[in-house]
Amino acid sequence: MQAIIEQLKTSVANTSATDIRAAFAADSNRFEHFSARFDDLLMDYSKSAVNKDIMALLQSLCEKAGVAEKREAMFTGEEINFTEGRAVLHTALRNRANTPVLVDGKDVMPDVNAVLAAMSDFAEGIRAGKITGSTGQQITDVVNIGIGGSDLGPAMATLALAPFHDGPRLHFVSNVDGAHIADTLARLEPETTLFIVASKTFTTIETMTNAATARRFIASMLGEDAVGQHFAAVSTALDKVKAFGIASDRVFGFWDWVGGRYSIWSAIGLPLMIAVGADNFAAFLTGAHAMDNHFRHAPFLENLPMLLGALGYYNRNVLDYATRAVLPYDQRLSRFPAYLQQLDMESNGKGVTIDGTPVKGNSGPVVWGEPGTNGQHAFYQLIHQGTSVIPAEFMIAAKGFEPELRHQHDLLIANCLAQSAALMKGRTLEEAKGQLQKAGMDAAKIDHIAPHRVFTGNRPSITFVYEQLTPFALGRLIALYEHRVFVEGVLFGINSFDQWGVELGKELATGLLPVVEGKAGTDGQDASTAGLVQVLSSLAR
Ligand SMILES: O=P(O)(O)OC[C@H]1O[C@H](O)[C@H](O)[C@@H](O)[C@@H]1O
Repeated sequence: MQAIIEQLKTSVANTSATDIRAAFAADSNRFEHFSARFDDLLMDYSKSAVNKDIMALLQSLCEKAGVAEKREAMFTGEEINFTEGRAVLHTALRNRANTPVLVDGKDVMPDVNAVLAAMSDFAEGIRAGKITGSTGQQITDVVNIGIGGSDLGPAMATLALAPFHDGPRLHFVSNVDGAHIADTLARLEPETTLFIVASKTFTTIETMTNAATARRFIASMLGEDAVGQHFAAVSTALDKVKAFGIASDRVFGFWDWVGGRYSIWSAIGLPLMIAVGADNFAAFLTGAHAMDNHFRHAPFLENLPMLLGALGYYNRNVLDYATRAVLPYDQRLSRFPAYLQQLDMESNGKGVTIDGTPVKGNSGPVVWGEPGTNGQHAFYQLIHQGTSVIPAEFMIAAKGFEPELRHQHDLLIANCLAQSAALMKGRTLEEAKGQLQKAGMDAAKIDHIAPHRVFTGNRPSITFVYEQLTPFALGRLIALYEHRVFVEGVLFGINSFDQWGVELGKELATGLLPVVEGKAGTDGQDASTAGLVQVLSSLAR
């Protein structure tokens, strides 16, 4: 692999690959040569710093790294998350073909289908008003209490699918900051509210604390006996759910082979299903399944997750770009960057390879972003003219759900396309001077001002286009990014499916609580932590 990486670096150094503008000038068919399509989903990577040789090297790199073999190992239930001794089978949750998927010799599909059926019954019961609160009133508001993978997926997807949302209102409480649940409860009537406690482990302190607060809310307003009818739970730890006191017919399980950040397809998707209905949820799964098949079978140059992963790796480890911006021109995808931050950074933010040695070069980049056009009026300045190159990933639907506002959608499209064109083309000093001359500025002032109006250009981007953000399209898009993270993880040589990096802070927080509460002294704490505790406690008095 190292030899191919060196070849890639030499290729970048000795060719004009990073002169994307020149590449467009030299090849009028560059769009055809460097774009790929899966049904209505188009990926245009012609504005990336690649040429045919580099794409061929990236293909060789994926072959050498064994991406295809490792992909099959994932799909067929091998224990690829070896540090936790687990298979990685979120793809089984959306296996609409229902072909057997074996874990330790047992087909998981009957269990997957049984939970889906139970979720559908419950979700449709709530939606139809057949399953009510303790006073017999219809549930109008559902509060999902969860954090990380037990929050970001359903929260992001519910917002994304707003045009399909015809069930009860949804609320998401995640933060242990009491402000989050207090502000949410202030708007709710206990009689018509259902809480879903969502936690893979059912031990996460934020979720357990918020769940206890919600329980007190119901018990104090409606009485202890009412609690059962206002709670449901989603977890892999069914014994712990039982101890919390939620009746078994309101508990929806999943399995340890589903990573938290890959769990939107499992019972963690229950709030989404309540919002949009079982049929739309099924379409969401079907979209992801379509992408799974595409990823599994399409050849490299037609394979969107392969291309996206290979380009992500190339940007990070060959061109050394430290971050990437995800810029959906789709207001309903406004939480997609946050969702991808967990998916990508918790998966590929690792420093050690599978064999325990330090990662050579870099692992995953910082992922960040906001929807367009908002970002244009905030941070795009730095993407256009800052000293760091930030590869951007744009996404835009051909049509919105507001035909009467077609003009606004056209403006959205024009802005999206203009941004990637501006990043690629830039503006030379000569062009800047020419513009100022035309505007009638005198020569001395032009020399002074023009450099500030120069854009280097050659800033890479990828643009995704899809017909419309339907449940199917959303499922497909999320699965695309999941598999991209997988491809990059294989190229980095890491285990993308554990998350030991979140442990240390949790351990220290547990140890610090008695110190913060004044039940233990600050002895043994570092000077900064001890000083901060003292200031906070004196300010709180
Ligand atoms: O679903 P839970 O077990 O409550 O976990 C919630 C989240 O917390 C952890 O700290 C992990 O880093 C995340 O991957 C997980 O999604």
